[in-house]
Amino acid sequence: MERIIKIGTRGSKLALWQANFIADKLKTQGIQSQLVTIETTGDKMLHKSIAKLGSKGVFTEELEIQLHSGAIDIAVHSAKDLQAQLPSDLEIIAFTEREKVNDVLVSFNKYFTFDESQKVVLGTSSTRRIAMIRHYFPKVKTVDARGNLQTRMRKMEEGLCDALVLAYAGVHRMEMENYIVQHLSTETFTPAAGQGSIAIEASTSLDREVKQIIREAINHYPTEYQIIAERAYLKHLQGGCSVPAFALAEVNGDQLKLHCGIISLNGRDIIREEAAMDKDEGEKLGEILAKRVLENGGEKILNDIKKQIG
Ligand SMILES: NCc1[nH]cc(CCC(=O)O)c1CC(=O)O
Repeated sequence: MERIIKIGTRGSKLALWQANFIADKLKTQGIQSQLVTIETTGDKMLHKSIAKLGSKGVFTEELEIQLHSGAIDIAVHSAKDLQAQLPSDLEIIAFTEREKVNDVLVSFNKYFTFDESQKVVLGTSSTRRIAMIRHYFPKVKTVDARGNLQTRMRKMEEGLCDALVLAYAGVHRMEMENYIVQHLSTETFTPAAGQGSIAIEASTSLDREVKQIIREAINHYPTEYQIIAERAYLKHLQGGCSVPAFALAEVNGDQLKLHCGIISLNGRDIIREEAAMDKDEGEKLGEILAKRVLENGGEKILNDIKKQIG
């Protein structure tokens, strides 16, 4: 292909790593590309907590404006940062193969052991992680650690907290695995929808052939099946990005199993649902489980959250 694909990305180290990863994948298929770095609202407001920023897509809005204008051909995002409901003229055209999806504890103290009877302070800014810590480790204190990975590590070094709770995927991409002191189980700390994969967003008007070539170079089908179900769940929950919802799907042969739920901000109430369907029925599976979660107490949790954040 002659055309040079313009890849829109945020400017953080992790975002650039992800964009370069995509550029490399395109290159191995003979596709030339060029990075276009774009600052997003989320980047400009690093001092505000995400929960208070509230708006969906604080990290994605500016990239989407550039997709609309045609200044970029594709936008690269962490799949979990992409709001569940995309504008109708934008779509996800590929998901990269997912890495380990779990959360980890990262610390400068090699001997850090996580024992809930200890006085431990964990840094995180995700409402899901804070709520899960309150639920599973009620004695553990949490502190807000906003910013990119490097900023969070620096805050920890300055004494903000004993350990950080982070997605394995980001830690791995930033080559900070040395600092991982514990992997958290996905059965308790079930990850956010899309965690561990990189999503490619494009305008629905992007040339079909170009879209197909990009898709062939990048898309990992089992990951796509999983994340379609996870994101369908999120969409039908209508929660927005600051809601402590979680979803993790698994593909076994032709079967797609989705485990998902929601937890109250104080960690007291947690609702989990699980079901399986044919692997290409992820949309339906996510929708059915969202209904079930809402009926079984999720609706009340969501309303309480809206009151608290609103
Ligand atoms: N919310 C920020 C964010 N978005 C994606 C990742 C990590 C990479 C991934 O999950 O794919 C992170 C950092 C984190 O949650 O620790």
